[in-house]
Amino acid sequence: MVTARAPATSANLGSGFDTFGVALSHPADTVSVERAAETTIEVTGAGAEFIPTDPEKNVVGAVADALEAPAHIHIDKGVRPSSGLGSSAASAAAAAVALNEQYDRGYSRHDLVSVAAEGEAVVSGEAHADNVAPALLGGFTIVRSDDGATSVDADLSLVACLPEVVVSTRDAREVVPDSVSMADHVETVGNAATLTAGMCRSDPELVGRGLDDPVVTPARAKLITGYADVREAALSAGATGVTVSGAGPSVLAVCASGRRRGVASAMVEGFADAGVGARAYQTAVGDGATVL
Ligand SMILES: Nc1ncnc2c1ncn2[C@@H]1O[C@H](COP(=O)(O)OP(=O)(O)O)[C@@H](O)[C@H]1O
Ligand SMILES: N[C@@H](CCOP(=O)(O)O)C(=O)O
Repeated sequence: MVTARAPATSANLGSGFDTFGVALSHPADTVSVERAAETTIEVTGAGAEFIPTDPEKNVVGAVADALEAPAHIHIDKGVRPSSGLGSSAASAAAAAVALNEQYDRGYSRHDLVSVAAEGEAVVSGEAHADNVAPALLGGFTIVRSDDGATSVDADLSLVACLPEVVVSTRDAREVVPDSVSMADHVETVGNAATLTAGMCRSDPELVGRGLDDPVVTPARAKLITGYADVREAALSAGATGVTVSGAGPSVLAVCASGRRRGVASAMVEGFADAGVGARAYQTAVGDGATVL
């Protein structure tokens, strides 16, 4: 049996829609695999009751197919599904790493990005890699459709606040505008470049500024009850920037080290004021998937 861990991830980071992602130090999924004649799946942990065990419908089934590696697969969920924290990607990345090891396939972590993205296609209808890339490679990642992923290590404190509401990635993609104005394009490029420079320097001020996004985030924020108040509360408590994590409903804040506790409390209180229960992860940019 081989067991692997893969972290939660936060995609988009505001200005990098479908392009940027970051691995979180926690929470994470743990996946154990054992060779078998055909693939079977068992799921335990956070939100397990909402996750299909049919290999045709679970992301790890597609990963086992892509690697031609049938197995009994046990997924222990640390990342709640439909959280905006790359729940399906965490399972796909951990399964890819565990099956690669179990079947001695010899693929690198970079090779496994497209394999794990096949799993994502089961959920969202397209093989997007902006969650599986950081889940496999760790750090801050940039994906482009035609040339894989680039990763940069960064040392940065984060708070991911998960409210007790569900926003499916599929639904949140429907509110994304079809086109952008030139003014919004110019602003977005400036923000994305600022964020990238901030990640290379592990600078929370630059990264916080680069999270701003005039296009996708305002449309998606409307799906998250309390978003505006939670954002204001996090900024008042010392966050350097706030945005929707992935497709939501989680909200991501960047802060200087030492400010996480206050920012986390402010965000949970902000959701409470809007009548929504929430929990906050005091986390950081973390490592990619590992065999345990
Ligand atoms: N192994 C898995 N882990 C989590 N969700 C899964 C898995 N396999 C299939 N799914 C389905 O994927 C959907 C959640 O994926 P997604 O919306 O991408 O979540 P997140 O926003 O956390 O990334 C749910 O409908 C869930 O049933
Ligand atoms: N780029 C995708 C990312 C979805 O992330 P998730 O964690 O919500 O699945 C999008 O924004 O649709």
